[in-house]
Amino acid sequence: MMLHPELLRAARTAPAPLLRATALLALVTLAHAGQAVLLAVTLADIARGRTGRLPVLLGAVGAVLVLRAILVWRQRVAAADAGARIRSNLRDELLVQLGRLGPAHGDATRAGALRATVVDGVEGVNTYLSRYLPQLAVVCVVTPVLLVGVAVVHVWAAVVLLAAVVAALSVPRLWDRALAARGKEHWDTYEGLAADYLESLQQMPTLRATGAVRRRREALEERSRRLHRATVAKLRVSLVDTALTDLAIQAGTLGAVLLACASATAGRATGTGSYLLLMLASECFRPLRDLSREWHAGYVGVSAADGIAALRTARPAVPDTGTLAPAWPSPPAVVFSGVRFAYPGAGRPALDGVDLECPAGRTTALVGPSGAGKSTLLALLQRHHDPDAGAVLLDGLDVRELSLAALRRSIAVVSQDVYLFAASIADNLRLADPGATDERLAAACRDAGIHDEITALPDGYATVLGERGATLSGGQRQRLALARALLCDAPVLVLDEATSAVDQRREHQITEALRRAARGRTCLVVAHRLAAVRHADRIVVLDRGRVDDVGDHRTLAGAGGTYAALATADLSRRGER
Ligand SMILES: Nc1ncnc2c1ncn2[C@@H]1O[C@H](COP(=O)(O)OP(=O)(O)OP(=O)(O)O)[C@@H](O)[C@H]1O
Repeated sequence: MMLHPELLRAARTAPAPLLRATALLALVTLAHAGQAVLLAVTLADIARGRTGRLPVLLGAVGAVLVLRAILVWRQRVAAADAGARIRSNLRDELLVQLGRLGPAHGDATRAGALRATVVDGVEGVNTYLSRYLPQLAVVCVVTPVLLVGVAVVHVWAAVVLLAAVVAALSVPRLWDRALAARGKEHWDTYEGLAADYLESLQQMPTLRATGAVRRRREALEERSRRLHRATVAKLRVSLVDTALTDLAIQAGTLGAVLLACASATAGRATGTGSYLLLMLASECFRPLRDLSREWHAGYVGVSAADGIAALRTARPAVPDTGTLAPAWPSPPAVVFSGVRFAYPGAGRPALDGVDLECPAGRTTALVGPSGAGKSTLLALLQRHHDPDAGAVLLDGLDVRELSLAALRRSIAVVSQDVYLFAASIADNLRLADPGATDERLAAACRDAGIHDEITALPDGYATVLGERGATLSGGQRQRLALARALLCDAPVLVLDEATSAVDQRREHQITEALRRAARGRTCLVVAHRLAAVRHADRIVVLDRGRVDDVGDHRTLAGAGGTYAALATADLSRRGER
């Protein structure tokens, strides 16, 4: 009977449906008790050979049966309704929080584990709250009423039953700590396995290419066995719990039966009294038996509660304390001023005093060897992290002064890994602007150089893509992502390695598309291949977290520094292809 604070908090998001489900459950329990009383009276009459009231009594039993069936049906509907509300409230809250936490949280948490928390964990919370919690309330409220009913018939029997109820509720609590530890172990193992499976399924091509499918399968089997062991370990403890509850119930019932028999033999009780005692003793324990059953179903919710609480209360990498939401009548200049930043736990700073201006309405290209800090610079502009020192400014405004929503509206991004959903091309594009007309979609796709290829498809813009856009080529995916970014209509456009997955002909197409897209925007482009950034107004060479040089292609190539070395490497790579 654990009342986890996180679960009670979730309960408070749908109090009315939960109360309705609880009230109906109490009525169902009382209907059981009413039926027991009627049956006791009927049996006593039959035993005494009095048949006069029998039709009325049997009619009443039938009526209670029908009434209870209706109540059970309404109760199930109410509980399902309460569960659905709690589920959707909690999932909404967690999804909003995931959006708030931003990509930095995603880097540190495995997608499969998150999925397990948000899907299976929330499902467990639903069962706990919509079934276990109402049952617990009924035990606390209705069982005492039934005990009072028993006390009217036989005080000592009520005392014995009370002792049994208290024992059934409290003795298993001695195992709570062990159960909590096992439950946590079970949930952690489950999350780990869920994450392993998701990664294995998503990365099947990599596993095949590296010949690691069998090894991976064996590792997953071992993980499954570990989950099985954790499940059995948890069950062993929670079955002790059930056994103790059952023992207390059996002992209580037996005690009450013995007392009823003793009273009957001693002639102290009426026949009706004895029957009532026998029937009600059993009814006193019905809510407890049901509670024990619901406990097993709802326990996943308790196990997952810590993970849900941790996710819900996790602090975003950057606080959303800015309030400005500028309208940007013209594209803003982007300035990095004395920016220093080290990833948490990293020894060396990724950016070590970067001063850099990306002029308004122009394209600035960032180049540099792998690990130079190019992507980190873009991440700071988007506030995935805040710099440890220095500031990132948009037209002189520190990005921290803007609300995160306003900042996101100001910057459109085509990132290294383009993500397309298993939906139509039009739906994928409209992620950026749900109200965009077909004409706007076509205009953005023309600018991104993909319109003609889309219209050449049999279903055109209605073509449904495979998962992650699997039915498109790498270059098509990138140009579609570019079109999507253009639909955001943000004054700042950020492109990270937009040409990495394409051949030279496509690269030329994309370069052209970028030139078109960059018009009227402040554009920051990171590219490995220098061909893609040759045309840039300014090329910034980064090396080991610092600005090494700034200029245009001609001056930098002539200067013989890092850029010239990169250009030579680029040329020889092209020669190899
Ligand atoms: N999430 C992270 N956690 C810790 N260190 C990181 C993280 N991301 C990047 N780094 C480190 O920060 C430094 C800069 O990385 P960054 O990704 O910005 O380089 P880059 O210039 O974009 O490289 P590439 O061209 O290979 O993408 C590298 O030393 C890298 O190892």
